[in-house]
Amino acid sequence: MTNLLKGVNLYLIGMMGVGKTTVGKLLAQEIGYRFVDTDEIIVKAAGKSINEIFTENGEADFRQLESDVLAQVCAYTKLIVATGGGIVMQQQNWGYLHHGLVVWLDVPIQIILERLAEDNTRPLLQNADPQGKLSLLLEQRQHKYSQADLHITITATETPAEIATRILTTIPSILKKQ
Ligand SMILES: Nc1ncnc2c1ncn2[C@@H]1O[C@H](COP(=O)(O)OP(=O)(O)OP(=O)(O)O)[C@@H](O)[C@H]1O
Ligand SMILES: O=C(O)C1=C[C@@H](O)[C@@H](O)[C@H](O)C1
Ligand SMILES: [Mg+2]
Repeated sequence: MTNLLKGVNLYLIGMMGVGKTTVGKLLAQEIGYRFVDTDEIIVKAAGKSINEIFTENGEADFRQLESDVLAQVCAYTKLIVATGGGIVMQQQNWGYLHHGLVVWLDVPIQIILERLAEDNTRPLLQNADPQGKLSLLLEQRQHKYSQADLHITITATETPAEIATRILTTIPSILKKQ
């Protein structure tokens, strides 16, 4: 696989909670790439949590930091990059994402809600109607996510390891198409 990819980065996109960070770490181990997470880099650089950035600086600042981080990350090769769920909404970010292969992890909203029920680290879900918010965000984002090179639809019972394996076995077919 590493030979086939020739160092090209993989960018994982999709809604919050679909498993970009979890599956990304496994993919990196599997193919000997480095793992990076744009959310983690932003948190380290800002010295505060994503919730704090949203509250104190606002979402627009977060989106600017996200684009800056993506631009820097793209200078490297042999990376698995877990991105933030909203990275697809800035058109300029696609110029960077398309430096590599873009993989959309697609999980039904009901499963995302169950996974994140006890998790208060996603500022956009800290409201009275997280299900409504997720549905709205997905409606706004779906056509952007669908620009990915690879669309992985994930079922409720599929483990992160199984998803990683499925991605790796499907990649050769999309490389042939390109
Ligand atoms: N296939 C899976 N099956 C069960 N739980 C999972 C699976 N993938 C991820 N999870 C769990 O779902 C939660 C969210 O996963 P993760 O943080 O990897 O999502 P993410 O896509 O990186 O989200 P964000 O965009 O907010 O960073 C975590 O608690 C993780 O352990
Ligand atoms: O879907 C989103 O807009 C977000 C997802 C997370 O990865 C973080 O980037 C942040 O919580 C925003
Ligand atoms: Mg993540």
